[in-house]
Amino acid sequence: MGNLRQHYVGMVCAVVCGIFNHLFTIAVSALCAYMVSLALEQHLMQSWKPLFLSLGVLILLRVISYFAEMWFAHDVAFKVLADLRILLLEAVERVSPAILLNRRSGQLASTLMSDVELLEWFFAHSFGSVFVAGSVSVTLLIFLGWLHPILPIIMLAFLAVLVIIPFLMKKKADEQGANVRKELGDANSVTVEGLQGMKEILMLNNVEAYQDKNRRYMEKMYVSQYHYGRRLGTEGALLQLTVGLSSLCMLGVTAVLVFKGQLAFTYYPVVMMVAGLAFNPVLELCNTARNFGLIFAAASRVFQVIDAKPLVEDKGTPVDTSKLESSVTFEQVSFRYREELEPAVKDISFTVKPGQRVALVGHSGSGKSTCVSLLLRYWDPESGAIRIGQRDIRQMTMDNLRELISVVLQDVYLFNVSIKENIRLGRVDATDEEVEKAAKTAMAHEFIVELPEGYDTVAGERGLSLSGGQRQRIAIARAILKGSPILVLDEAVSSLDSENEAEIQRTIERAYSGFTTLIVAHRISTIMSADLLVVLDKGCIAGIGTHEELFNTNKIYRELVLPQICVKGTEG
Ligand SMILES: Nc1ncnc2c1ncn2[C@@H]1O[C@H](COP(=O)(O)OP(=O)(O)OP(=O)(O)O)[C@@H](O)[C@H]1O
Repeated sequence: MGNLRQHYVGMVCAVVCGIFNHLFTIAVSALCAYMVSLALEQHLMQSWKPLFLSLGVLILLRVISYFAEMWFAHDVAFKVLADLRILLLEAVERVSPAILLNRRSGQLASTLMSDVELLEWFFAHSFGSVFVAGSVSVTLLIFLGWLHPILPIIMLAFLAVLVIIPFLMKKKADEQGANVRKELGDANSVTVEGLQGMKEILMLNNVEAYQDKNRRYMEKMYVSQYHYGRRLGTEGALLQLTVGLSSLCMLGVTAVLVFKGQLAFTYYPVVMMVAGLAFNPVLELCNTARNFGLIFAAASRVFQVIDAKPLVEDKGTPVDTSKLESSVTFEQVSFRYREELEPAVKDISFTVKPGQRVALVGHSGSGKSTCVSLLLRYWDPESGAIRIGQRDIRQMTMDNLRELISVVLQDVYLFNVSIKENIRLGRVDATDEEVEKAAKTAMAHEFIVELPEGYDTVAGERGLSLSGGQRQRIAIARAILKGSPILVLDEAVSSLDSENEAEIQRTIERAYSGFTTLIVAHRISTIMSADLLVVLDKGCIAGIGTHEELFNTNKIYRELVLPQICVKGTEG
């Protein structure tokens, strides 16, 4: 909340202007009513000049205070909104990628967008309403008391009923609000998933099933909103009934006071006007209270993300990475994703010497990607240690670690900026020449210059306008530009055809000869070109050696590569 404190002055200004706005609005109406009374009694002509002048001044002040209230309230609200978005993204960055793996992206998008949007409404229109309602009501009660002591007592009774109604319904409002936000988040998730996976849905001819699922979620969202709306309607009707009864009561009581000569007739319309308008700020407050369920649910989701504890702490001391030997050592590493789960890797020990190419191989689910995630510190091991050089990676900063390792993943994300800028993400201060050189080494230059605007061509959202192989070459160019001594390839060549694959393989070998490389490998060609293979089975090491050694001695390895060797043989 630290960032929000700096907006207190703006918030106070918005509240003060809001109080004046309401008071001037009521004063204008009350003065008009007073002047009508005077006219009815034929007394207006005697004092029309100061009265019209006062009315003019009050109207002007009302306009100014209205403008100031809107300006301050929205200024604060939009600044708070921007701050919250920044805080949210910082929080997501801090706890990523674990948070992204464990939460549905639609839920997260919903929190980042619509929950925050709802808080804007709270800060712009609702936050100050408690103070405004309180101050305006007290002022008007004093004014009515000055006219006759019975009037504020009646008003107070109805004001109390008005305030109590939303509080009586608060529990339900909270439950329904939380439910609406949850169902909205779920519905958003299904929509986002549908958009992201549309290709798969179409390919698998799964459109109907997906639409059924979508309909089910929309129906659930509708039902939660329907119940919410129904309660809102009931509450609104009760509030209006209270206001109506209060007007009737004030009308009758004031008439009696005038009839008995305890109040001048001139004040009759004034009292009615003030009594009617006095409810407005309180009604605004009640409206806010009616939506507290939604607001609190949205705020709680926003702060759940902002306050989320990172799974790994960046508490190491900075090191001079250029002085570290670029070896990677896993020392009896064990890890489980959650306490109740079996370990994903158990007692893993192996070393990638500087300049060596080591491939992790194993059946699906054997723990290869987990080893990479641990090296990148998405999570920390439960026991054991991972070292670069002699240094435990937990004893260096995340910045150090990211400086030391380049990663080329199977699914390459390209930002919606030019190809040049996409490559430059590897090193933001790289010159155009360096970008081009990296692209040439990654064998991306040829296809880039053939694009409509060459290096300035915009890659398109999620890089849809480029093929899988082209996207991977750009990722390799990024990694080359980054120049880290350690390269992690997570099945980086799997989406390429064999010709492309062989070419990229050679590129990587050339560009990264002398670099320490850890590869998560499935393909026989990748596996065979590695200096050392680490065979994983059910999270444990089943063998370490070269292809030849393992092929002759390791049953699991033979099972793994034999089908591919046979296919290659048939192709050959
Ligand atoms: N985020 C996660 N939460 C819980 N369990 C997970 C998570 N990610 C992986 N696992 C589990 O950990 C084990 C190892 O998974 P991992 O992804 O490391 O295997 P892999 O060898 O890389 O598989 P593949 O070749 O299919 O990618 C599997 O049992 C998997 O189900």
